[in-house]
Amino acid sequence: MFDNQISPKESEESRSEHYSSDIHTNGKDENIHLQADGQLHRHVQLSWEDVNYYASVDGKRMHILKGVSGHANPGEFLAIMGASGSGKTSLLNILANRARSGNKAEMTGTIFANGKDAKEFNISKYAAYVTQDDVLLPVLTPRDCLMFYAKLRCPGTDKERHAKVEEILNDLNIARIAENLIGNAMIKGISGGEKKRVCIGIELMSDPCIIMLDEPTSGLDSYNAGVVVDLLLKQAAKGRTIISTIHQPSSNVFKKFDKLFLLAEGNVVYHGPCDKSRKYFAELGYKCPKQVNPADYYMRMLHITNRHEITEEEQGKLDC
Ligand SMILES: Nc1ncnc2c1ncn2[C@@H]1O[C@H](COP(=O)(O)OP(=O)(O)OP(=O)(O)O)[C@@H](O)[C@H]1O
Repeated sequence: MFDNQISPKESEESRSEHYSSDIHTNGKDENIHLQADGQLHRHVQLSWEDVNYYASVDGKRMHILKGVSGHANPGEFLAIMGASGSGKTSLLNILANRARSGNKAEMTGTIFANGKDAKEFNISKYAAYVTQDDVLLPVLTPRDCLMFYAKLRCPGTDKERHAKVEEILNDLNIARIAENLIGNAMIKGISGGEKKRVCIGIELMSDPCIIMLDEPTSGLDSYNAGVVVDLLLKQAAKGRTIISTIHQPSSNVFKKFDKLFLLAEGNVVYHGPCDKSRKYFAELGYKCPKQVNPADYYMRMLHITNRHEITEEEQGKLDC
């Protein structure tokens, strides 16, 4: 087991520290409230308290998320990282209200949006969820596809919907390929990164306050992963809250994230500014060398420390 997990108390303290400093430094405190009619303000802070998630596998009850707490602020990109099976997607699904308690799975804990218990309203009215698998019709063009969703999701006239589609195509830098076929394994079409941008565009159609994404960069090369993350940061700059699970980001992509939520076997081991994570782990004795990608280093560190005390030989492997 990882010895240096943040204890619930420490975690609580560091969260409240970050919470107040985030609000202070962003100058967004005026946005953290409900409107007079009880609806959420456009800027939504999502927080989660003591979330546990259990599932039955082959008749055995697995404790997948072990009392995790955290928050994601408007205007910021929160990256949820951790080894495969650490509970990233489970947490994202719970935040998006997509994980239901039932015979085989059970969730406890509370999700708040601007301090209001999310059980009291429909979070999906405010949040968009971009799944890992692209679900696009291969025979459509990006423009047709977005127009199709505009008709489903956007109120107003056709002229207004067309304008919205063009705005999103430009925002996501896909206007130049808007008339190409999306394609699939059989039909030559746009690239994987462009498909991912179309999927994000579909979700932007409903003008969400929060965008949640499950591994939006998986299958993309590091350049295209960076392009997708830059576009999401542009959405954060508009006041949206971006929460994304990320697998193996390059060091260039890693340094773009505002906040990091690092999971190990369902426990939170770091929650705070991405650029302070190196210092945090160095103080615990895990000094990531300058030339090493911190994301790779943290994954190796979690794998090794989860098994046993670190040996000298393993320390050498960790540093390269
Ligand atoms: N409803 C469920 N029923 C059974 N097992 C589940 C359920 N939900 C999650 N799990 C298990 O919980 C663990 C965590 O799953 P989760 O998908 O959250 O991990 P992850 O960190 O997103 O992994 P990956 O990076 O591989 O996608 C896995 O072992 C998974 O098989």
